[in-house]
Amino acid sequence: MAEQSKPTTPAPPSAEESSAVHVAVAVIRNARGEVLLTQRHPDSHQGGLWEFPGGKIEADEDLAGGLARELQEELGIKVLHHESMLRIEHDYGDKQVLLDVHSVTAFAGQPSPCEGQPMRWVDPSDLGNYALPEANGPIVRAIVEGQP
Ligand SMILES: Nc1nc2c([nH]c(=O)n2[C@@H]2O[C@H](COP(=O)(O)OP(=O)(O)OP(=O)(O)O)[C@@H](O)[C@H]2O)c(=O)[nH]1
Ligand SMILES: [Mg+2]
Repeated sequence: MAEQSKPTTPAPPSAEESSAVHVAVAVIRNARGEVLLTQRHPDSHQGGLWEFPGGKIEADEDLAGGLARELQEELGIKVLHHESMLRIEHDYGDKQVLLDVHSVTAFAGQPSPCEGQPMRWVDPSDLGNYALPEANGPIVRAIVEGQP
């Protein structure tokens, strides 16, 4: 059977090419296997929700640089080793984000809430009791399924 010719549509721009905000997101675990959550400031985007620490990667930074700076600023720790877990593109309507999620497998210092943000170590089985941004579903699933 002859193949029907299909109209060609240009590929959508990748998140890097689009206006998505590139965000470094950290999954940090302690020796008990709990993960670190902080609460977003009420006045911020997705305010009041619990999140994984991190933030926007600046124009002059790469992922590793942005991740290290954000975790130093927010938690006072020095990242020693990190591994990519997953990337999530999400459109909130008012804002498009590309979450570059990394597992921080080694760090120096004790995480503390340097910006006065509420902070909790949470057992993976309790993550469902915290209100997280909509984009975070796949991160929670990866943690609960035990992805490193
Ligand atoms: N850090 C973090 N951001 C997240 C998560 N999930 C999620 O949708 N985001 C979104 O990603 C963006 C991160 O920006 P941010 O406000 O944390 O950036 P930042 O730390 O550089 O803040 P600042 O610009 O106020 O200094 C926000 O739009 C936020 O809603 C998450 O788990 N952690
Ligand atoms: Mg932040």
